[in-house]
Amino acid sequence: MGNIIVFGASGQLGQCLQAVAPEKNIDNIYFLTKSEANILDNISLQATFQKYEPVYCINCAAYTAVDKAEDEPETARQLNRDAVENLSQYCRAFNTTLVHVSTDFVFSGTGYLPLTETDATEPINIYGLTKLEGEQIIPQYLTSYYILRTSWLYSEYGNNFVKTMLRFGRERPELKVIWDQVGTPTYAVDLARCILTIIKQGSQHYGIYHYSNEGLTSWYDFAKNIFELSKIPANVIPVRTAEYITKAVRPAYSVMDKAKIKQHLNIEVPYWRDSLAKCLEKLNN
Ligand SMILES: NC(=O)C1=CN([C@@H]2O[C@H](COP(=O)(O)OP(=O)(O)OC[C@H]3O[C@@H](n4cnc5c(N)ncnc54)[C@H](OP(=O)(O)O)[C@@H]3O)[C@@H](O)[C@H]2O)C=CC1
Ligand SMILES: Cc1cn([C@H]2C[C@H](O)[C@@H](COP(=O)(O)OP(=O)(O)O[C@H]3O[C@@H](C)C(=O)[C@@H](O)[C@H]3O)O2)c(=O)[nH]c1=O
Repeated sequence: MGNIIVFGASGQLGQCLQAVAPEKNIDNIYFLTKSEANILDNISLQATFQKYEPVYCINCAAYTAVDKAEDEPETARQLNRDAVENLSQYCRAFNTTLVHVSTDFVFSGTGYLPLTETDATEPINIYGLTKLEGEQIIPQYLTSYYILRTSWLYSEYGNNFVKTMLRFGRERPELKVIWDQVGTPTYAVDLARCILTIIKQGSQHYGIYHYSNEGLTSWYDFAKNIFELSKIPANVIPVRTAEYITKAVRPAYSVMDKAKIKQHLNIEVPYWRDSLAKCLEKLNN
């Protein structure tokens, strides 16, 4: 297989890919941090594509600060939409398949049934809107692309809800966590394995796919499980969304249906609590 390049390599998913690449026996994969390859900078992108002539490009770079995006929509848009357009142009010029990562936040969250890839999108915050714009630009340049929508990513790397809860649970006498937002956590290591499996099998079933862990939960139940599995006696109080004020609105229901990725790409999906236990074992050791 030819070269694979990864943008945003120092982020959470980028580090997970780096951790799982050896187990998939992939060695021609190149991990590029922002200082090595800036996806906002055409000169940097051109030099990168010329150097590696990649067969696959995995984009882990994104603007992911959901609340902050409300205050700086143009900065979020530059990374989540404009840079994705740049990348798509280079992928087309170099005949590279793009693997791009998107989010459950492209949906409004007003439904109550698992969301499929063809369900109508309707973002309710700036982050979700700019990620949707990024999704929509890709097919204008490419036919060979995978857009993987995922949700509630966590891992032993970077910043995420699991690490925040472990910190709060040790520092605070009690913590309030929203129970009326439902979704599915995703262990970013599982997503990294999924991405490399898709690439290794060389399938050409391109398009949009949903990938999260299996099952569903609320943020409150997620927090309770984090503490139970970690044996931390935290006092977690369930609160409604209206009682926990955040700058950005978040979807109330964003459970995604994984039937398509299981059927078309033969991806196995671990249950969320099993994966959480694996991650916590690493974090708590
Ligand atoms: N985190 C989550 O809960 C979820 C994430 N997603 C999506 O998954 C993907 C990966 O997310 P995650 O790993 O958590 O994100 P992170 O925020 O951990 O990582 C994003 C990375 O992008 C890098 N980056 C920023 N600007 C540039 C640039 N101009 N050029 C190159 N790299 C840049 C950052 O580098 P630096 O740190 O140096 O600025 C950082 O390493 C994203 O597309 C995200 O939208 C989807 C659902 C849930
Ligand atoms: C820290 C904390 C959060 N919450 C709530 C707020 C929010 O509704 C939910 C998660 O909060 P966080 O800020 O950790 O996570 P958030 O940034 O909302 O997570 C999202 O990130 C983007 C990038 C995505 O793409 C989404 O899939 C999703 O993972 O939990 C509490 O109720 N209590 C708390 O103490």
